[in-house]
Amino acid sequence: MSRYDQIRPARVLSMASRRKLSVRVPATSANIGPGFDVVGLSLSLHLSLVVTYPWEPPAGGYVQPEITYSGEGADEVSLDAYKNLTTRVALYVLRCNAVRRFPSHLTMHVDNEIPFGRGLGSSGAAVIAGVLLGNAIGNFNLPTERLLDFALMVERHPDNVTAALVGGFVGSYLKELDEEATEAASVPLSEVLPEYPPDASEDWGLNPPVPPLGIGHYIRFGWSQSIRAVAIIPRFELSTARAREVLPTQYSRKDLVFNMQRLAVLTTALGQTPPDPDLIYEAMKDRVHQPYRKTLIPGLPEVTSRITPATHPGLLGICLSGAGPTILALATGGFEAIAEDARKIFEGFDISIDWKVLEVVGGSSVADAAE
Ligand SMILES: Nc1ncnc2c1ncn2[C@@H]1O[C@H](COP(=O)(O)OP(=O)(O)OP(=O)(O)O)[C@@H](O)[C@H]1O
Ligand SMILES: N[C@@H](CCO)C(=O)O
Repeated sequence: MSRYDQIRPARVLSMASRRKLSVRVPATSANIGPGFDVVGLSLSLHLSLVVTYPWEPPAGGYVQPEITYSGEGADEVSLDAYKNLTTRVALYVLRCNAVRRFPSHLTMHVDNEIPFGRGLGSSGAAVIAGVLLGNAIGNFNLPTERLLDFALMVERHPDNVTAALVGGFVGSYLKELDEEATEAASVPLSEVLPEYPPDASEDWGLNPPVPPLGIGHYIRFGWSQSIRAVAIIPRFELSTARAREVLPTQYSRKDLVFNMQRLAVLTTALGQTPPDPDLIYEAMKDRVHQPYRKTLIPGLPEVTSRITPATHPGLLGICLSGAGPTILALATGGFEAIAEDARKIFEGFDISIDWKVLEVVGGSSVADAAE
């Protein structure tokens, strides 16, 4: 798990010129069918940062952070530390704790395996990476619960960020806040994360809204080691914001009970060995978000209804991953047949896909060293 090492032996300090922080955050799949905005699963694709800066700032004035980036999103991500999501979140954590700016001469290399806008938690991972980075740079030693508060001020649903932070199959809820705390947690994102100009003066924007205490609460469920996640990833992006716009604001009691019945069963069923396909396939059905998102993801109802445990031995259940467009099939075998048959169905809608077999992994980690 995360390591926030504040104690550096004097011998190491005197020999080392730079501090080196390595941050690693997993991809996540949220909802798993009926658990809209409630459950998340951490998966074996990672966002990795390597950040270095001198222990003592060299003479000659402040030098702005320099970012390099490889992997998924390299053609669209901003390399400006005041616009990049990860560094803006890190700066938010620093400024809330009275640290005005990044250390001088900071370099950050990002390597990202999580595709953008596909329902695999890329933004949640970027936010968690930023929170962990701010916490480590500032030596704040914030507990997990407080790290989550900061993440929830930026990504306002807890499922992805909680699973990315603590790892595994996780359920979470947001606490009902009192009036003052509700107000503090409702500030527009543009105020939480202003785009600080590169020449930001030391006093500008020093007082961003500090998160109320204890916004998010979570629990980790059991997970059967035999289960893998087949991610069937269409080659188009769908922003979470767009996929939330199509959802209704009110639901029938019948549909809510349908989801709650299934979610209650699912959270235990996925921890049982051997897992029961008949129980899980039905328990991964949803009436709260998937029916409305099918307009944005052609082929979604066909893939989730035609690929079943009866047609594909090894399949346990199949659902939209997060806000989509990725489809998540949980299975103990038959991975290739599941993915290739999903490919054929999507091809009928002129959609190309890539697929990967992923494992459920642990949460984020931070290593702190000298170089
Ligand atoms: N590593 C990253 N660095 C900077 N910005 C990122 C990074 N990863 C994601 N983002 C930002 O987040 C956006 C995608 O967020 P969005 O919430 O729409 O999708 P997602 O997080 O991939 O999917 P979901 O929330 O459904 O799992 C990207 O377009 C980009 O602006
Ligand atoms: N629960 C969120 C997850 C987004 O990643 C949604 O489905 O909109």
